[in-house]
Amino acid sequence: MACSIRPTLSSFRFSTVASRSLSRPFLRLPSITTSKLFFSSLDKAICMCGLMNSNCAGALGESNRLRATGMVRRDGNFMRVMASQASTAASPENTLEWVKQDKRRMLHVVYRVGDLDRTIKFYTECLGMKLLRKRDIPEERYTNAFLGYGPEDSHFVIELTYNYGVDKYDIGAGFGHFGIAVDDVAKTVELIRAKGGKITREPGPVKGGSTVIAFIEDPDGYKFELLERGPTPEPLCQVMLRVGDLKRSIEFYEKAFGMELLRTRDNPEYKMGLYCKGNIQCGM
Ligand SMILES: C[C@@H](O)C(=O)SC[C@H](NC(=O)CC[C@H](N)C(=O)O)C(=O)NCC(=O)O
Ligand SMILES: [Zn+2]
Repeated sequence: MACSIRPTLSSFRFSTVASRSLSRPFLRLPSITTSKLFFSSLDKAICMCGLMNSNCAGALGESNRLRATGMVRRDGNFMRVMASQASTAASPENTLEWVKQDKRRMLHVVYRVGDLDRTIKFYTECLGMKLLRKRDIPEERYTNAFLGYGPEDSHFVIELTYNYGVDKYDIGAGFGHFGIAVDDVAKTVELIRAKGGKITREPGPVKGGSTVIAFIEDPDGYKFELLERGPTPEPLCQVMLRVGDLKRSIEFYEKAFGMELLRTRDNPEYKMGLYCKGNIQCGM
């Protein structure tokens, strides 16, 4: 059924704010978190992006967590961000400098759903998110629900929008997926399957890489990638969008959002190049 509101990519909005002084000290290490913008280009127009955001946490505990991901290794007094296969990573030195200088962070991503309670149930029971708050604006005929893995003043969160009377949307080909870091992809997939969730790609190493991933769909058809990683304070770690011109997008995110290209991951055999950008380097 054609939807009355067609959410284009613009329906995925990111709000950013210069972060106020955070209650927690800046990490001495690359900030762990958070969500990332990855750009990937496939032939004509497919891109994946996840935006880093600054999210500082206590240092030592996080450094152990970072090391648990295998992406960061102790090197003398430094932790070295390891480049994953077929990818390059920014050096830890310029990451630390960047963390000190840049205080912006991404707040939330907004998208429309056809049944708020159905989505809240799925995100809380299957993905382990918490419902942080709801806001109903009857005069504008819409309701928001905010969900995530921690409070909004320190975590990147999802802002769901329900427009009264609209029960379905075309998601469009521009949106790729959200990435959720979990410690056991297979176990999470079985939980979701048992609750009637849709698994669109069974657990296994990502094509062209080694990270164990799986793909699932939420009740509206939005895709979530489950990535097997060590413990992290910010499991909501990626938003994948597809763009038509990788270089143009990278330049825009650098100039408009002050982001830096953090790493690249090319899979020529799959005709895709993937770039990770953000305003704070992540130790992922
Ligand atoms: C880095 C990790 O978070 C990824 O998301 S890579 C996953 C990989 N992505 C692509 O292939 C992007 C191009 C694709 N044509 C698209 O438009 O989505 C992926 O989806 N691999 C599939 C697999 O089974 O490994
Ligand atoms: Zn991904």
